[in-house]
Amino acid sequence: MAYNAKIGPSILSSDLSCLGSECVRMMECGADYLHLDVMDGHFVPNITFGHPMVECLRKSVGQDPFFDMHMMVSRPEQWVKPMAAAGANQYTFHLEATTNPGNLIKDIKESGMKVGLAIKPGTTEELAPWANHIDMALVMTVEGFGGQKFMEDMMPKVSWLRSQFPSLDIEVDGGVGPDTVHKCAEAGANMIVSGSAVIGSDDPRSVIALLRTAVAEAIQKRSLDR
Ligand SMILES: O=C(CO)[C@H](O)[C@H](O)COP(=O)(O)O
Ligand SMILES: [Fe+2]
Repeated sequence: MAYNAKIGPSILSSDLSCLGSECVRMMECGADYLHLDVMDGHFVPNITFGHPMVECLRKSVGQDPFFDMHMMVSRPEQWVKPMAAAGANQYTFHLEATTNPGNLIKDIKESGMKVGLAIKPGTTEELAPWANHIDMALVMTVEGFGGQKFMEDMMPKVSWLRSQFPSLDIEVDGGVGPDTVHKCAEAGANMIVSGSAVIGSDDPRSVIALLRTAVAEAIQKRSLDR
């Protein structure tokens, strides 16, 4: 069991006029990484930001914070090099957005980034053939934008992936917070994205600690059950 509990606030839920200081605040509150949502208004209905913003954020926060780029974009191939140059650490693309995941995985690795592979709620076992070639699988627990209700019916997908790929980093994203994290942790997710529940809280440090404890306890229980 090679994976750890990691908590990544989705900074889309923060005051976007202060993104740099919000990123620093999240890291100071104990975040393990930062989850940056890129939406192009085509693959999903909303528009957020692209690599110029990531480049500015990297300059503002320094080299340390790990940027997990959640690329909710059509044609993810076109942003690999710009995102790597801007300072992204992991490029998480959607399986639904490409016809050639193998080539894209290769390009991301050659650009020096880690590879994340995301699936929308309607996609299931299509991820499996790629699981041994990626660093992380992202199981979406909402459809398309922030602040929505957690889809508990995605948990069998997480459990199945965990049973098949015991060492893989598995991330969940969408509607995850103190009320829903236990279900994700028990299913086998170890990387927790949380936007509104962390950033909207008066005490983000405590929420991050609670999320991490829930996941760490589930990991420990799974290792004892083996
Ligand atoms: O990818 C996303 C939406 O598609 C966001 O990362 C996600 O929604 C996080 O926000 P919240 O925890 O508030 O749901
Ligand atoms: Fe996301």
